[in-house]
Amino acid sequence: MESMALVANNLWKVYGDRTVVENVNFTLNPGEVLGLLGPNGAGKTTTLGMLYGGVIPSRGHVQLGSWNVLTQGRQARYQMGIVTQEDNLDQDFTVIENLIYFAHHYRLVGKKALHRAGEVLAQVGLQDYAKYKPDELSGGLKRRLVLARAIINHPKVVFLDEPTTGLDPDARQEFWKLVSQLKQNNCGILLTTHYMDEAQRLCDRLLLLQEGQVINEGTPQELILQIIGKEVVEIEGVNEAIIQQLAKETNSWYRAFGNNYLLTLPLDNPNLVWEKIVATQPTNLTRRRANLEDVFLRLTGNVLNN
Ligand SMILES: Nc1ncnc2c1ncn2[C@@H]1O[C@H](COP(=O)(O)OP(=O)(O)OP(=O)(O)O)[C@@H](O)[C@H]1O
Repeated sequence: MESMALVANNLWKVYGDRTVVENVNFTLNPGEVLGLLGPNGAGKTTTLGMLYGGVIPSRGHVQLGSWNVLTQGRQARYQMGIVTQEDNLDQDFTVIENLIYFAHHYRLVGKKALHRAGEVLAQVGLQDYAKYKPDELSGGLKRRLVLARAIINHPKVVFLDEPTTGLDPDARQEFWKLVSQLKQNNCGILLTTHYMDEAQRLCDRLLLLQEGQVINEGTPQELILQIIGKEVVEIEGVNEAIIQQLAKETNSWYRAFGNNYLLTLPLDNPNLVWEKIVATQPTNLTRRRANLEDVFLRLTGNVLNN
């Protein structure tokens, strides 16, 4: 597959007097999976929309290979596959008809459209469902159909906006395999997700967005080591005031956990004093490897903290 980089250059989006995306810059290379992470409302979907041409930037531009996405949108979209949060499948058509109909957008008609529809169905493992209606498919199979539709034009870049939300663990893993196959075929993939395990597993690189700005970027492992360290201690306790005090003193974070409170403390913390941990009278103590969820919680402050 011919390779093509996607370049976001100084992207801004302003609605009225609200700036929802501010000066986003990056390059997505062929065969790379780039994750956009951030809390609700951080600007992930808006950024994705500007990248594929669904949202007009207030400032900046997006380049896909030699195409400017804003001014040469039609040519650029020929090289893209888009999986939005909504399925928007045609419920009156069967699975194969949905694909054939979509192939027409790329001037694939007749036998060529049928052939390509069969290929992508096999690629996503839906060949036995060709004559089903979308509503007869499970959530996981529907998502696979949406992906099949998105890759019917052999895209160089695929946009996946929260592609596995609502899927059970098996269906998510099946979807991840398909994403890995696209990556192996040198496709660049831009992914938004709220699942940190998904981001850690699939993404080569991450951009962390908060209030429209990129607050950090790197590989999952780089971000974990840089922001948290190798390991954390989790301290579960019933007394919120004591847990909160320790969180403040150690610049760590805690959240409600059932009827208890769970404080997460990086292990290489200079303020880590075991006597203070013992003083919290923990109901449970766990030492574990740091992960991306720790990074997310620490950076976004999306917790009951301070
Ligand atoms: N058409 C619009 N008009 C006005 N404000 C908008 C519009 N679209 C998005 N916004 C606002 O922009 C901000 C970013 O929204 P966006 O959907 O990009 O966030 P997100 O990170 O994708 O959130 P989520 O994780 O909930 O999907 C939000 O505050 C949202 O309300």
